Amino acid sequence: MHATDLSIHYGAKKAIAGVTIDVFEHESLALIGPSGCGKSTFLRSLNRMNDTVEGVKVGGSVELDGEPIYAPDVDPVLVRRRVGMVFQRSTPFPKSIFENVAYGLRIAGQRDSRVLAESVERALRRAALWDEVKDRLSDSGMSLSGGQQQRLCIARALAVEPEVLLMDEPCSALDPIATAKVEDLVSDLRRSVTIVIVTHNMQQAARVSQKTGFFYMGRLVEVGDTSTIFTRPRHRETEDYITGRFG
Ligand SMILES: Nc1ncnc2c1ncn2[C@@H]1O[C@H](COP(=O)(O)OP(=O)(O)OP(=O)(O)O)[C@@H](O)[C@H]1O
Repeated sequence: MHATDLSIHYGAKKAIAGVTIDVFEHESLALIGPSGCGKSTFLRSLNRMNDTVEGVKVGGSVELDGEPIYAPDVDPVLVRRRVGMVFQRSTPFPKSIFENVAYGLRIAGQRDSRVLAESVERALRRAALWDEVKDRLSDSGMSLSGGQQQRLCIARALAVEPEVLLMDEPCSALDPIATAKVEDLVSDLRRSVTIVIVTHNMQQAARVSQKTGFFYMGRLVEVGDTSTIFTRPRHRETEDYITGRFG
């Protein structure tokens, strides 16, 4: 994906401006920066999730496989199928584990029960949850632990085979063990799906990403190889943030 000179306003308030960035296939990109700097706003712009916010204005462009996703003839529902999303708080539906994962496939019109079963199994395997739930697929998604629920939401997002997966602080409500499982998953998944992950946790960014972008006050200050950003940042603001001087 590629964003060019992207700006987003909520009413009169500018949330991000002048953001130009490449998101490379088969890599994960971590977005870091202090609270309110525009990370989530930027993330949500990549699958037009901001469209649902009243009074939002988007300038500049975002391309997916060279196609502008904000062009007037583009259906945002199709964009969201290609660019999936996982949120901070896991949000299983009050349905069975199976139906939680099958949900997007059913919406997309899949009716074949064999195809559904295969797709659900594949998504649960990719989300490293299959072994824990394969004997209880008809139990409620809400009966799972917090970490399992988050992996269920990841499986639900993966079931429709998106090209890109956006993750907005996916571990912030999880304990360290559940967090480690999701981090391992992100490290594995990026081989088959491009990942953009917002995190407050710099160790997490260092562990799971190949590229890191630092946002500050609505601007992308710098983006580069994760190892470089954390050892030799080019900008003073980045250095101050990663060394804990603010934020
Ligand atoms: N729906 C909204 N309506 C109005 N202003 C908003 C909305 N969402 C975000 N903002 C504002 O836009 C700016 C960027 O917010 P955003 O949530 O993108 O930052 P963030 O870096 O993700 O912060 P955090 O780490 O705290 O989640 C903030 O000033 C915020 O108050």
